[in-house]
Amino acid sequence: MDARSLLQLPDELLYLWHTHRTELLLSAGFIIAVVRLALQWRSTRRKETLAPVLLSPVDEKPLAVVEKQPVSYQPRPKTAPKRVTGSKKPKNPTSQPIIDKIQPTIFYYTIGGTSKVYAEQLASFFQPPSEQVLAPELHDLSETDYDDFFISPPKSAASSTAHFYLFVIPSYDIDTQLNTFLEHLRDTHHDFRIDTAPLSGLAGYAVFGLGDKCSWPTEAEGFGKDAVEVDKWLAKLTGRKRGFPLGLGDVGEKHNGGVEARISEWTAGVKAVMEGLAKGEGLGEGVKGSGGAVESADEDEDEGDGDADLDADDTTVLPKKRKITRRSRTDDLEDLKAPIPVDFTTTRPSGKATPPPPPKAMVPVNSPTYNSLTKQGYTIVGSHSGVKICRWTKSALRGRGSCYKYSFYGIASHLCMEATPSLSCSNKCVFCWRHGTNPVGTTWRWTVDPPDLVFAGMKEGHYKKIKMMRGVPGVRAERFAEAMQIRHCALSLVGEPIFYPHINELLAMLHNEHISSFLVCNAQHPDELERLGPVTQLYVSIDASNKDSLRRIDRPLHRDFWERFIRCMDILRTKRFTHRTVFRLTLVKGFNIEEEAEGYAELVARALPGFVEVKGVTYCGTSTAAGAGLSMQNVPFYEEVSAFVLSLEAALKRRGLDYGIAAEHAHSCCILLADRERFFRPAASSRPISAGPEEEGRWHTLIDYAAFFRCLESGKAFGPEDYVAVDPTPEWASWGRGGFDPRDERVDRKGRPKGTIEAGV
Ligand SMILES: Cc1cc2nc3c(=O)[nH]c(=O)nc-3n(C[C@H](O)[C@H](O)[C@H](O)COP(=O)(O)O)c2cc1C
Ligand code: SF4
Repeated sequence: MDARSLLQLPDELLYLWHTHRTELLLSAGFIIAVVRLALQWRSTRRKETLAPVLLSPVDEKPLAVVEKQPVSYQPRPKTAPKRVTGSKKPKNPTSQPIIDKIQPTIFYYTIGGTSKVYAEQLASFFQPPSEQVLAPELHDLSETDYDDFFISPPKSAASSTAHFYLFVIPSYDIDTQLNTFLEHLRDTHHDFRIDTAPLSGLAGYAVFGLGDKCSWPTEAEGFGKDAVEVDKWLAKLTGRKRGFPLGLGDVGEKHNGGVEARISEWTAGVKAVMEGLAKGEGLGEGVKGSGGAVESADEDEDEGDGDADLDADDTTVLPKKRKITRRSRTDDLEDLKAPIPVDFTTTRPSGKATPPPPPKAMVPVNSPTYNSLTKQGYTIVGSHSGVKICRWTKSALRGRGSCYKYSFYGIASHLCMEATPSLSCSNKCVFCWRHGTNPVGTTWRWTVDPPDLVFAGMKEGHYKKIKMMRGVPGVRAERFAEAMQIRHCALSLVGEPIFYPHINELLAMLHNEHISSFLVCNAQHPDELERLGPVTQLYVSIDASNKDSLRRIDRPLHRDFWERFIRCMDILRTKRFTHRTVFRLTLVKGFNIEEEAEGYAELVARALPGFVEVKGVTYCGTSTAAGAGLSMQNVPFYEEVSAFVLSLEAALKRRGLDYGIAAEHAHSCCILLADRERFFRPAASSRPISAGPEEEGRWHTLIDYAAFFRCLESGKAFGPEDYVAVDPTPEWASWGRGGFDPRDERVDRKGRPKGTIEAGV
């Protein structure tokens, strides 16, 4: 470059600057920004790897990671925000709460009462209580809310006290509430919202089973089968906290002290385990069968879930987290490479579909149920129906009075057939006549007999029994002749008639032969109730006014029994326009009378039945009743029933409901309340129907049966008001008159003539 060029350089640079200064400035800015960003990014990376992250107290995961790394950074300056530290507790069985007291909690189930006796004997073994083993609690499973005990252990007064569950479990080859209980245990175990071993907080459990080797000689043939099941499910739910091996006692054993000796040996073993637990000894140490690996594997194989894990000391089992899918399911998923629809409505495992077992007879010939029922005077019709002549039919044949249905509705007892198309029921009421041996179930899963066979069998059975009355002293010839033509059928004997899948066809057959029908159902089958066709009078048993009381008295099998009950109330409300609806209240002193009038009034307000029949319970004196704690003390006096009816009437009035006492039958301890608007007629027909008091009109509770059949055969819609009898309720049946037809002869229990009946109030 020459001197001239050198002299021109500043001018050129100046020119360039003036021409491209914008681009130059922008480029410089961009470069500076890039450099600064790069520097900033590098410094952040450095902080992330070196500096501790501020943690929230619940954010444990990153913290655990940080703690596992060697600390290679400078401590934070004191001025920095406070760092909250924490760590996951190491898995250490010794850190489990220390137990120094055991609360024995005994559960039993019974139909015949034996198991209750042994459960009480078991309880007495823990008396007097010691410092370590507290006084036992005793629970009847049929009255226990499973959610209180079998979703999680109940709360103890002190944290060092733990419950130890003991079970006395009989076995039955029929459906009982034990099936519902087992279902609950299974569902709890499989409920994806709950831990698989939600009862692992228990100190332990042990099961003693009762069975009868005479009819079920081996375990393979069903000996003690229900106890085996309870033991198995408790093992799963507690994470294998079996405190003592399953004990099984044969009620028929006569040698070596019999079942009493077996239960005593077992109890002594269980008590020793409890005392050991309170002293800090492990569960099951040295006790054969108390949670060993072989047994555990067997139990898992049953279910195929294998979701528990033996802890280091082999005594405490901690459940693993529930797996979302089982192994086989996952394999299937991979094979299919397609989403599997997940049914969130069921908690059951979706394992291999096992075909449902073929339906069996509900009451097989010569089964214990069959023998027990025939011994009680039932004629078994086909495989699930029954018929029996009631004592009032016999009484009416001898001119000694009919039942309350005659006084209230005009049904002569000698023309009445009492029957049921389903000996099975979904309740196990404490006052049931069935001596506890009838099958129970929530759904119909037996063979179904056709309705014509059921109807023909019922009639045949009934007439046979009537004919057997021919030679009984005192049977009146004209009544005997009349009795050979059934005029009425009470489908109320035992069991649940609307359970029978062809109930509407059966009712139609009765009506075709001009046999009127009264049907009593237990408010547990709303769908069937909704579908029910015409029936002369439709009863719903109202055995309690609230959920707890209903559970205690009806011991229902359905877990949603109260919801079903309430739904039936609402269905009944709509049915009142098409059916003559009746509430049947059976009063049991100490169970469902005291302070329940208001509750019953609420139910009446909800369903608005035409009638409310209130009846004192009849004590059937069975061991079932005794097992449920029922005795003669629970049978209310007529005065007590009357007092209850008066308070119910007042409670209804307070709700603006105009029901009045329409009739009574003191002999059956039964009183009838009726809806005044529909069944009270004023003396002068010009007066409005709701006029009262009684002197100004008469109750009309009798039924015009001919009108009922006319309505039915007309094919037109009709309601209960269309077949109310023109004749009023008889004078002798009205409130305060006792309800006994003066034309009949009144006798005492030994058949001796009695004077005039004393009025009920
Ligand atoms: C209807 C019925 C079915 C029975 N089924 C069985 C059974 O399958 N296996 C068994 O070992 N025992 C069976 N038994 C016997 C009972 O388990 C045994 O009598 C028990 O003591 C009944 O107890 P509970 O009186 O408390 O109801 C049955 C008894 C009855 C009445
Ligand atoms: S509803 Fe009737 S048949 Fe069923 S258990 Fe109760 S009393 Fe017995």
